[in-house]
Amino acid sequence: MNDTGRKLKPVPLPDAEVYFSAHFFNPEQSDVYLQELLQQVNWQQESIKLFGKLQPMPRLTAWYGDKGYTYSGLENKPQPWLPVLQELREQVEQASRQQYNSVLLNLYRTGQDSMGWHADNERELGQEPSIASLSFGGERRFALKHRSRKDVDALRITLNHGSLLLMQGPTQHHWLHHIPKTSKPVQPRINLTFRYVHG
Ligand SMILES: O=C(O)CCC(=O)C(=O)O
Ligand SMILES: [Fe+2]
Repeated sequence: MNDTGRKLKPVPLPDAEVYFSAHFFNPEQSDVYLQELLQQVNWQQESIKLFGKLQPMPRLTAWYGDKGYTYSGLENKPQPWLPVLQELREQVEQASRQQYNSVLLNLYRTGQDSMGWHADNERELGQEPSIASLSFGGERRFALKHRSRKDVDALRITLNHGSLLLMQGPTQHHWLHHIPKTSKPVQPRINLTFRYVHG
């Protein structure tokens, strides 16, 4: 893959700093990463409290890194980095010129798996976190909506096999994002969000 194909391009959005590369990895490299991650990651079915009731999360998750971190009210104990995750981290660090000490992985098994509207604004991530998000497998829609400005349109991006999305600067202050369910038949999708957790 040549450098232009891998380049992160700015996504013009007010009150945000977002970059996207649709072909950060080529399809062949992406197929290999998808299989390795499906097989090697210690996928967990976690629960979340919704309206006072424990519910299974609508996706499988895993957390690797150097430090513990609270996510969706859950204390996550990180597992030590796998070689494949180290390799991905290095490439994402180079492209984004940022450093990450943890990665949260999500496995969306079917179109019925999803992630609700949220911002990645936990205190441990610091004031203006840089979040680098890699996608492998089935394509899913990702949407961003401004928290307060009704005059600003929501943004929808297809996160395809081998793509990299970078959110940083004030993005988490002003915008929410989610992965909606889809009734279309889709292949399983793996997402990795690299973060820097301050201890
Ligand atoms: O699956 C995605 O692309 C979104 C993941 C996400 O927003 C998160 O893990 O915080
Ligand atoms: Fe997120």
